[in-house]
Amino acid sequence: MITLTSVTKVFGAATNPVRALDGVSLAVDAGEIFGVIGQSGAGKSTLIRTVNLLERPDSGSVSVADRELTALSDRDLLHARREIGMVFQQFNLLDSRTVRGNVELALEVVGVGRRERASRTNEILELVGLENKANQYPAQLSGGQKQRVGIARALASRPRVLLSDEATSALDPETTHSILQLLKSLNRDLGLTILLITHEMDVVKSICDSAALMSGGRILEQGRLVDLLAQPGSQLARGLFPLGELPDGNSTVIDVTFVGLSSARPVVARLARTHQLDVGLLGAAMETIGGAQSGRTRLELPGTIDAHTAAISDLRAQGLVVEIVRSGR
Ligand SMILES: Nc1ncnc2c1ncn2[C@@H]1O[C@H](COP(=O)(O)OP(=O)(O)OP(=O)(O)O)[C@@H](O)[C@H]1O
Repeated sequence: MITLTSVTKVFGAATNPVRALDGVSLAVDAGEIFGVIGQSGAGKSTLIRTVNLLERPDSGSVSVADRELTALSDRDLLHARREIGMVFQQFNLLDSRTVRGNVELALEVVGVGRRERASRTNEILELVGLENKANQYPAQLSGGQKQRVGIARALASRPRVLLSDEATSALDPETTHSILQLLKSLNRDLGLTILLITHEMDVVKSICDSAALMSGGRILEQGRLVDLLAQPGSQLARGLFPLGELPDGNSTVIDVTFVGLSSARPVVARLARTHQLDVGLLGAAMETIGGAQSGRTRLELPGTIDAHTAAISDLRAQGLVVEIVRSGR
């Protein structure tokens, strides 16, 4: 649904250029929620703004819903942008307009008639749970309600894609949760494809199907969360399941990741029994990630890694992902 190919964007003077996007390629499937995560300055905002060409790339191409936006004339681009809604961290509402007025504005600018505007706005306000707030002004709303107006406005032109630029960063944890759940239900009920940027792993964990990790204008990793969890060495997978620091010592330490049904199996007990091992449990986490029940366990095994090749092969044969965090001495 969204494809970025080798997109580059450089800011600043030629003497001191900032490569905000450095050959970024990204593929977001129709109907999924895709999260781009990275630290401040990684290039996330620039990336999301190139998807609707608020920011025009210096090179590379951007396609949304099978149309290459980078090849369109300005007039055709205006039309194509109706397929793409966007929500912002600071809501960007007009204070002088009511909730209804803010949502209707998005329809006025694309020439939708008065009656159609009113009926569509009623429909959308109900969808975001604001039917009772239609005549209030932004100053009378909480942060979460303001973001619901922002989402309603973004949905007014019935887009197929929603871009979310840190939509929950200005909200408290409880409100964040309710807005994320709203995005999830819009994704499910309307088949809306959502591309969001965030600096919080919890946002990725709670609603995303896929994710990309950005740093220094580049994508370091991307994919479906269930696939990343099964990929040894994945930084995203480590972020989804932080297991803390390694203990001191000379023991062997392994991380065992379970994706899907295998998580229910008594892996540790079986390992201890079959291989007569004194297994130490250093950490464990269990989550539903990307729609699958997943877990990661950090185990400490006595002695060197060479003593455990049979046990590790056995775990891998069961479909578990084993990563050797430290080879004992
Ligand atoms: N209009 C601009 N002019 C000059 N430099 C810019 C501009 N926009 C972004 N940059 C620079 O590009 C780099 C990427 O910025 P960007 O805002 O995309 O990162 P980000 O990951 O969204 O960060 P944050 O989470 O802090 O918003 C940064 O070094 C930033 O200073």
